[in-house]
Amino acid sequence: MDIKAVKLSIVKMPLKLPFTTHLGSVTEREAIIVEVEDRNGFIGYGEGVAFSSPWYTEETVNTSYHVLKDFLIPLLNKKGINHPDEAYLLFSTVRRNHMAKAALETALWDLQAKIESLPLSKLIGGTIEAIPAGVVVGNPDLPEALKQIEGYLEQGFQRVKVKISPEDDFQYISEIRKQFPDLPLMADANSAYSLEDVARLKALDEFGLLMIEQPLGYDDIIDHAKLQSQIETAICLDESIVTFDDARKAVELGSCKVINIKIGRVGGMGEAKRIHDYCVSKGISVWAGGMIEFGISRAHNIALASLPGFTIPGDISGSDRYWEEDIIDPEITVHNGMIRIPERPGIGYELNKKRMKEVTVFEERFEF
Ligand SMILES: O=C(O)CCC(=O)c1ccccc1C(=O)O
Ligand SMILES: [Mg+2]
Repeated sequence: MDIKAVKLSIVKMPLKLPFTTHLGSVTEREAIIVEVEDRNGFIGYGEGVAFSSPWYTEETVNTSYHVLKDFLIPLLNKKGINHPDEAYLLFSTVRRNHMAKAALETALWDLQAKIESLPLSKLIGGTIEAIPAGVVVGNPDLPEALKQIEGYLEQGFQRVKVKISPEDDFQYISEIRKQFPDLPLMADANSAYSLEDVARLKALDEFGLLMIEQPLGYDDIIDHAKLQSQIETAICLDESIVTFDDARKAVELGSCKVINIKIGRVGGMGEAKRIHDYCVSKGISVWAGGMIEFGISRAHNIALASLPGFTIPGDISGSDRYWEEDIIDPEITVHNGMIRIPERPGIGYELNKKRMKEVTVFEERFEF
């Protein structure tokens, strides 16, 4: 790959509605947009999905920026690569910092797809043409959450995920179930429980949830295996799976029956694909997670979700789920509960220059 320059832009936008978990509320989103330009004028886009504060993972917008600027971009400049497949190994001299790595690596994948004039979904081996859209309700106020769910179902969403914690679980889920008895419903705990809560979690079995996501420690796979053997509901791991080996060990231990794959959390599209391939070979279901992201990351998620193992609707909604106006053109839209995989080269979405100007708070360009 003959790279000419990398540009980083920090963008900032308020959410339409606050998004709340037991760990706090997100009301405004900052992210890093990466543009990698080659000497033929092709530009690949990536998005750094770390949050402004380290509540979900240890990375933040500022640590990602530092790692990109001072380590990853200089590594890429100095050593170069022939294909984005080589980026994970190139970046392996930097420990973890997966969201920073994924921001740059995904831009390289988009660039490669544009060089080959292929949709990114096809370049990575995608076979699915349209993916079912799922949505997350992050609202602890039950009447409001019920109203939100009703609205999303009218829009055709095929699966709803709600956030739970020991303060808001049995009653909350029970009311939702009462109003929507057939709804494909799941709950995400973001590590709000411990093994002392086995009875509380077992009590949720009666609601027929599709799965319960990350009930225990964010870095645990041992206790999750103990929990899975005591509850009916399938456990899905999110936070605990940050590498291919984490996925392998969790599957070997029986810590989960499902894995939520997030490109940023696992350090890139290449690693996300490896985890997908492994899970398919082991009969473990996967789906694409979300990070309250802008359109660039959302577009990468859509390409990933075109792989054949993504059989469950993920946390992939349209641009208008969180944003008055997204930074991409066209915006991502949901029709009859489905999102079509674009047939245009690369991720299939352009940066909306006008919107980028409005929401960019800082930018810097690195010439190679
Ligand atoms: O709609 C979305 O992007 C997502 C959802 C979501 O649940 C989430 C959002 C931010 C950080 C972590 C999580 C999660 O899956 O745990
Ligand atoms: Mg989660």
